[in-house]
Amino acid sequence: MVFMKELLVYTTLECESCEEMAASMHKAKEEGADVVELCIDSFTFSHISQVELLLKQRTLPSIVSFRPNSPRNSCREDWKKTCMQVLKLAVELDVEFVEVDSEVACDEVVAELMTKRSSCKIIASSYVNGGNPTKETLCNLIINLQSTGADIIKLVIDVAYITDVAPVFHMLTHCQVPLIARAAGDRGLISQLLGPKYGAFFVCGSLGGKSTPGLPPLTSIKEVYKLEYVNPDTRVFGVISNPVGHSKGPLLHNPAFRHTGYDGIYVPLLVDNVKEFFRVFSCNDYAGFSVGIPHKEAAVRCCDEVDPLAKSIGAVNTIIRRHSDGKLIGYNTDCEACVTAIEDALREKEKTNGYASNVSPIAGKLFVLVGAGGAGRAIAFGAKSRGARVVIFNRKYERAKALAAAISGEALPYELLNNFCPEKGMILANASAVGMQPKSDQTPISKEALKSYELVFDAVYTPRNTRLLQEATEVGATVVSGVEMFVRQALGQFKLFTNGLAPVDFMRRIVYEQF
Ligand SMILES: O=C1C[C@@](O)(C(=O)O)C[C@@H](O)[C@@H]1O
Repeated sequence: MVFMKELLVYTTLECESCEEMAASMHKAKEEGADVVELCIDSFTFSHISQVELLLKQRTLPSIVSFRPNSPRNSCREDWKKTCMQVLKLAVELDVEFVEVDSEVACDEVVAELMTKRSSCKIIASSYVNGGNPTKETLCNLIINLQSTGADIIKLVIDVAYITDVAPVFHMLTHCQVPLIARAAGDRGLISQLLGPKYGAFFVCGSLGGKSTPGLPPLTSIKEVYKLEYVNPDTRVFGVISNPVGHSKGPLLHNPAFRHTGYDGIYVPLLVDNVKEFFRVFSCNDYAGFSVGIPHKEAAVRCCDEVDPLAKSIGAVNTIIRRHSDGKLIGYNTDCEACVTAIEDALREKEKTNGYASNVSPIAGKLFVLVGAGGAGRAIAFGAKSRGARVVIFNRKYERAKALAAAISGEALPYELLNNFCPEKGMILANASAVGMQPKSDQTPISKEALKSYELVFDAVYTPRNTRLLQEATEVGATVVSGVEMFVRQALGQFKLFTNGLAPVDFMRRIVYEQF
């Protein structure tokens, strides 16, 4: 739906006072907002003249709203009176947008505001609670709101699953009136990030880098995603994971797309059920995916074809949708990423000791792996392929045993890890999520036990210097950070995503300078 050519980024301001509202407006401007929604219901004012002053002194184009569900609106009758007073004032002052909630947006109210207005646009809005809204539900709602004669329709929809966002995209594409649509909650984030692909002309961001569920920070809209460039042809990529907020993938792949002139966007995809995700987002535009915890194994079963290495590992961390026939092809870039990172660190050490060999420095070493999930499987296969003797510890012993059987390794009960010391100079790889933000005070193994290891690797990369790596450094082991594995697996993915070369130096610089 074409209404305004450029994309407008807005943020919602709920403040305790007029003064705070004015200050937040400045902040929003600094962070790149084009428009602010001033929720007048969020503060108490003794006289309407205070609101008048605020509106007259606004420093950004504004949406004036007064929502019925605000906690302050305990006295319903009084609330409606104040609401109408505020909306009329906003129209008289010719504020750019005046939002009328569906609870008051009957034809007469909107008609009255319309007759009074000069150039301000009337937005009729509704909040849809209850999850899983169908296309039909949304369509009927839009028709009702449209019948008021409002210029713009706004829907805020609570979603339970990421797949619930699909009807929102459908509405954005097909709605005959300008539509502002937002799927609220963690799983609704893509409604804002991918909205412009479907013609959204308004997207909402959060102020102050705060991670409001379902809203990207204003700064990331401008600096990371650059949503103003997203268009109907933009190909969608993303990381399918749960949790997903920790992933640095968007910070890396988006700049790399722009650096290489590739029309793509890479977004966090908070997915509960991978199969369902692929069933719903099945068009060719959804072109490629990173797969993170805990979906790497389940994702194999969603692929139409699986690369032989990934197949033998039994886990994929990359899925590409083949353009010619829409089939999903699975790969594993974790395996080489991890093993080469460890090999390079050991080779570097050998070099400084004046030793050089073509044989993998992992060959023959006792390789202790913690974690038998998707990443663990990739690392176990990689280590085995280089001739290491692999011993696996996992909280669920059965999984450790299954993986050990697959690679002819050994599995031991997790409780034995701290006392496991059959020899010195072992390699330790943590492929579990222990130590990952926000639980960064945790570590999978005691500091004392680390003394038996020559090299310690941690697949966790948020934080960069995990407690495990700090303690390993303290006991004198060589450490390899998950950041190194992260960048290597991402380089492999980028090549698959774009069917071209990855800008290696550029991507490395981002990871090491900005993370
Ligand atoms: O394990 C990881 C990390 C990741 O999930 C992320 O972006 O956090 C991306 C995956 O491709 C990779 O295998």
